[in-house]
Amino acid sequence: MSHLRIVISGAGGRMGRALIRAISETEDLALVGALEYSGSSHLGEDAGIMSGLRANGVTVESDVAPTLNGADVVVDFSSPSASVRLAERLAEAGIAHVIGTTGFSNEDNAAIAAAARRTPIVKSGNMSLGVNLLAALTRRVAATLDESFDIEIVEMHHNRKVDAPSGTALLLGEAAARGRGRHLDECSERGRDGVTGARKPGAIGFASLRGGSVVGEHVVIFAGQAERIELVHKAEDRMIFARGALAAARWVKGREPGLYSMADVLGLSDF
Ligand SMILES: NC(=O)C1=CN([C@@H]2O[C@H](COP(=O)(O)OP(=O)(O)OC[C@H]3O[C@@H](n4cnc5c(N)ncnc54)[C@H](OP(=O)(O)O)[C@@H]3O)[C@@H](O)[C@H]2O)C=CC1
Ligand SMILES: O=C(O)C1=N[C@H](C(=O)O)C[C@H](O)C1
Repeated sequence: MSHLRIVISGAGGRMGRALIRAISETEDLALVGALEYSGSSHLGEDAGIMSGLRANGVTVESDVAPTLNGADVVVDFSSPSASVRLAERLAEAGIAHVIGTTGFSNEDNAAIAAAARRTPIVKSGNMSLGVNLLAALTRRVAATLDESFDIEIVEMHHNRKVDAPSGTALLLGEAAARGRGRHLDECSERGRDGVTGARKPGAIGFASLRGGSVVGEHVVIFAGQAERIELVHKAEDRMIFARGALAAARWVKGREPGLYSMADVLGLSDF
């Protein structure tokens, strides 16, 4: 059987190591490269040993060009600046890119969209089936209820997370805004503090909690007069993201250039 050849970027991180373990559980995927940044303490390590497995002969490197040689898909959970640079490199090389990194600016998103004109990219703030189903449900509930229901999105993550609101919270906020026929940029309310004044009708609010080892929890609240609907997802293991990202890698290989989402991969776009 010929294997789909995968390079992991951000290989030494929590997600990078989960991905290397997830690849080792498959029969159709082969890890052919492991990228880290040039100052990483993981450079030169065996990627298998780094991930708690047996040695697999793949050394963690920072040199992008030779690592990409022979790759079909790069699965990337690193940092926004690293992912944008890599998207440009992969667009030049015509190699498919799965981006799980979060925390992008509008300029970063525009650069990734430009790269996707030359190579297929799947990008999602959350690669799990559960969250993408939750997003589809959120869109439908938001489309059903009028603006007398206030939408608030609460997320909690571990104390090492560096961006807020989480990529997932923004994905859910975008789904809610779309359900109401709006753009999130027009109606999001973030970082409330002090005398904020009353809540704006139609706003979509965000609150971020950080602590301990929480893998990722999200609640979409529709708060009406005398009743409240809550849609909840709790991630218990990073392997749900890793397996989702590998499903995206299988799906994206051989696609036309374009910017795709996990809803496309999972067939949830019309749900
Ligand atoms: N879409 C999804 O389903 C999910 C997305 N994420 C997102 O993925 C990203 C990574 O998360 P997580 O693994 O927890 O974070 P970590 O900080 O554990 O991992 C990120 C890794 O990327 C490395 N890195 C930094 N710069 C580069 C570079 N230029 N090239 C290659 N590697 C680089 C970091 O090195 P160093 O630590 O030495 O700086 C680190 O090892 C975050 O943005 C997170 O929000 C996380 C889980 C699920
Ligand atoms: O940084 C994390 O850990 C996670 N990041 C993603 C996000 O920002 O939503 C996905 C998941 O919740 C874990």
